[in-house]
Amino acid sequence: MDLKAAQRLQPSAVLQPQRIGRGATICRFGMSGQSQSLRVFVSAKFSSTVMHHRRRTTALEVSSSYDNVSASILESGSIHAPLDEELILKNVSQEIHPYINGRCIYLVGMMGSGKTTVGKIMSQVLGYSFCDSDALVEEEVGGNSVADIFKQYGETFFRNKETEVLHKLSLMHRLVISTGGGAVTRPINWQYMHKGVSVWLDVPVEALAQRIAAVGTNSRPLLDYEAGDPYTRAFMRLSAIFEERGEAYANANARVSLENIAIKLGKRDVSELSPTDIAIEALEQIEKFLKGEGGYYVEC
Ligand SMILES: Nc1ncnc2c1ncn2[C@@H]1O[C@H](COP(=O)(O)OP(=O)(O)O)[C@@H](O)[C@H]1O
Ligand SMILES: O=C(O)C1=C[C@@H](OP(=O)(O)O)[C@@H](O)[C@H](O)C1
Repeated sequence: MDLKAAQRLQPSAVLQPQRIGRGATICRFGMSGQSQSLRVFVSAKFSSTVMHHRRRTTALEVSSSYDNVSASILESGSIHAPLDEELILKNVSQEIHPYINGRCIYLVGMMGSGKTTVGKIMSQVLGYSFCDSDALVEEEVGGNSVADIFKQYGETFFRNKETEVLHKLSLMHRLVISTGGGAVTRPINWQYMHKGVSVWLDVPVEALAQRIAAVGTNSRPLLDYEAGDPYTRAFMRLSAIFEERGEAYANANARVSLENIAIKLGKRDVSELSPTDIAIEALEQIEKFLKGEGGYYVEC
């Protein structure tokens, strides 16, 4: 939104505020027949907010409660970039600290769903360490890559090692763990993962195939043996795998649907979402779960 458009905003132009977490609210603004989606970060004292839209911020005044947000621009002359997504991320992470209490976070999801990319952001903001279960399996097997382990020892050997690693991790605290895409297929692994909080990154198969086609299939043995162009190959194989595993991913305590985030943020499709957008949603879904609003938690 440009400066002129911002100046035209009136409090009455704020439509349907949709709370997306304690610290952030999405407001849809109607202007000249257009609907604009803004993320509004409300400060603790409710006295000022940061309005975020397309990597720009401006100060807003919130004149009413969360349930009836009405905003007016305080500093219409000074829209300053860049957007403080970091602020939103920090705020949301602070919210969950008293509830998560050092428990590990297990990210589950298909190959390429962003467990590593998003997990690193989450660990940083939570003050947790990041850990990749594939990398731990590789270490256990003397530094061989996952692709080599599959080739030399077979998938069952890899799965046994993966279970051992998850067992060890279940005894630890303050970790964000990127699990291998197939970790969800063994019930015993869920026993370990339920010691912490599990989050499913639910990404449409088309987006997964695009990401994987871009980086190649060499490091992902389950995708690396069919003919055809890289996108089609990845798409066909990922569709078949997702068909088998969809229900297993749904065992996670919280689900992060990229399609839902895109709708919420008014993006055209999931490819417009940044890893930070996804990390924010993941933390909000964890908070929701921990507060007992969704899923279940088994105290261990
Ligand atoms: N939100 C995103 N938008 C675009 N590309 C992404 C996003 N998240 C991850 N990627 C890319 O997709 C690929 C797979 O991501 P990664 O985090 O390694 O997934 P996983 O650990 O689930 O296999 C990487 O090349 C990464 O840069
Ligand atoms: O989906 C799977 O079965 C696998 C996913 C991979 O991890 P990423 O999801 O990190 O790529 C790795 O564990 C192995 O290649 C098997």
